[in-house]
Amino acid sequence: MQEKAKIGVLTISDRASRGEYEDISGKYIIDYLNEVLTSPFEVIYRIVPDERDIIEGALIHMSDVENCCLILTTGGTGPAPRDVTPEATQAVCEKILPGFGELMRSVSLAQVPTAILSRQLAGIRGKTLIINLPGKPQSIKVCLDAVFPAVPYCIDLIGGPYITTDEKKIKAFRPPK
Ligand SMILES: Nc1ncnc2c1ncn2[C@@H]1O[C@H](COP(=O)(O)OP(=O)(O)OP(=O)(O)O)[C@@H](O)[C@H]1O
Ligand SMILES: Nc1nc2c(c(=O)[nH]1)N[C@H]1C(S)=C(S)[C@@H](COP(=O)(O)O)O[C@H]1N2
Repeated sequence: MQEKAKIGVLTISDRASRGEYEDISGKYIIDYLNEVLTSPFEVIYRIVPDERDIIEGALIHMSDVENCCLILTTGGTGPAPRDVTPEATQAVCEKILPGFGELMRSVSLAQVPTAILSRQLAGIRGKTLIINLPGKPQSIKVCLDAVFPAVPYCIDLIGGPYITTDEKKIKAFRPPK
């Protein structure tokens, strides 16, 4: 039987964590995964405030304890004083993959000039690929559509489960052997 992938969805938002508004972004990411992935997976979902130590703790737990092969964060990537998601991500990762942030900012910039305000990044902790997405619900699809073709192969390279996608939605690219 195919190994079930564990995927972390981490919403980072002061107000959504206090219940002041509904976490649309985290729900959207889960819907996106259900639409696009054809291999079995399980979502580990958590919502935390914009506090660096809490974010780091959640990322470490999802990676080291839950063994997630992929963690998608949303929120806290901007320039405001409480936006610390990239710092927390950088602190827990052994390697940064700058291409992810570059591509996500570039596709977002075609939609909104303030896309350059997002400091979103991606990196590797152990056998986990961590990708930061902006907090705005409408930013998630454009960012995920851009980078997702490279995600399954990246997970192969770090020793994770073999992930497949619905090719009509996302055409995952694996270089020929
Ligand atoms: N999880 C979410 N669900 C719905 N909307 C969100 C979510 N996170 C962010 N947003 C929206 O995107 C905007 C920018 O996101 P950002 O992460 O900078 O949040 P923020 O303004 O710091 O607010 P907070 O951390 O208090 O939620 C927010 O002001 C909010 O309108
Ligand atoms: N695709 C897309 N990217 C986007 C945006 C957007 O509306 N769409 N908003 C930008 C804005 S206004 C900010 S401040 C940054 C950071 O957002 P965050 O703090 O919610 O993560 O993401 C940017 N990236």
